[in-house]
Amino acid sequence: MNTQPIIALDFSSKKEVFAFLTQFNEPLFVKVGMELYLQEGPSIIKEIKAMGHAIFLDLKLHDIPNTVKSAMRGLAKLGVDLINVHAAGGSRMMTAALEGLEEGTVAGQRRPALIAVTQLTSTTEEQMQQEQNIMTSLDASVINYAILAKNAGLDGVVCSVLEAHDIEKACGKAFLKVTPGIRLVGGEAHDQKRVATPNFAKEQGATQIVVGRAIVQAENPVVAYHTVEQLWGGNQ
Ligand SMILES: O=C(O)c1cc(=O)[nH]c(=O)n1[C@@H]1O[C@H](COP(=O)(O)O)[C@@H](O)[C@H]1O
Repeated sequence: MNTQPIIALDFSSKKEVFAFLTQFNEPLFVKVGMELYLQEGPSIIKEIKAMGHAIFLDLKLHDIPNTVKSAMRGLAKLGVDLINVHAAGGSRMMTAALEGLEEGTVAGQRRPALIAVTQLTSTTEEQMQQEQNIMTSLDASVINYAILAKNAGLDGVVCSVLEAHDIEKACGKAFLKVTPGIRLVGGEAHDQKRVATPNFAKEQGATQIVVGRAIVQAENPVVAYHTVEQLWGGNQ
């Protein structure tokens, strides 16, 4: 799997996306999330792919197994590199997602890697306990979801940098640990709660980092991207 920093294209229109991407002269790894996908639909994926960029399609599917399987069968045809579900949907849902992707992947193409969101990086332990009524530590909940995802045959999880090391111990080095909530030193956390720097992500064994506002809203996004890239340095 590509280890370039994944840039979150959290924009609401194609126009903004292309204005952003044309600043770069190199192939990137970008994330299309629900804001952009729900506005622009599948054509945005085709257009970004045609520009030569790798794509993480972040739709965080979470529904009954049959619905997720059918949705994944259709999404597989887009030929993205990475896609996700919520681990809270359960192991049967995760297995169904994998089956849908396998069925829908076009012959000769590689199946998108499938990862499961554990606890969102905007969640605190207190909030998890009070609102989700999960009475373990946040770390234990994340590890539980990671093991569930691994046993369902998934390729990895989305987690914060703070849990990456324990997931590596429980699920191995090859299991993907895709970590959002990345900030440069002194950067504003915004709505994120479990944040870390790119260099700390590397130290903790994250396999990919997802960076949105620290690059997209920087005065010079290209400079910010290269700063992040240098601090991160990849992990494989
Ligand atoms: O699945 C994700 O990508 C995701 C999971 C998670 O737990 N936390 C999280 O922030 N994300 C996504 O990662 C990006 C982080 O954006 P910034 O906080 O601006 O860097 C957003 O597009 C989120 O949707």
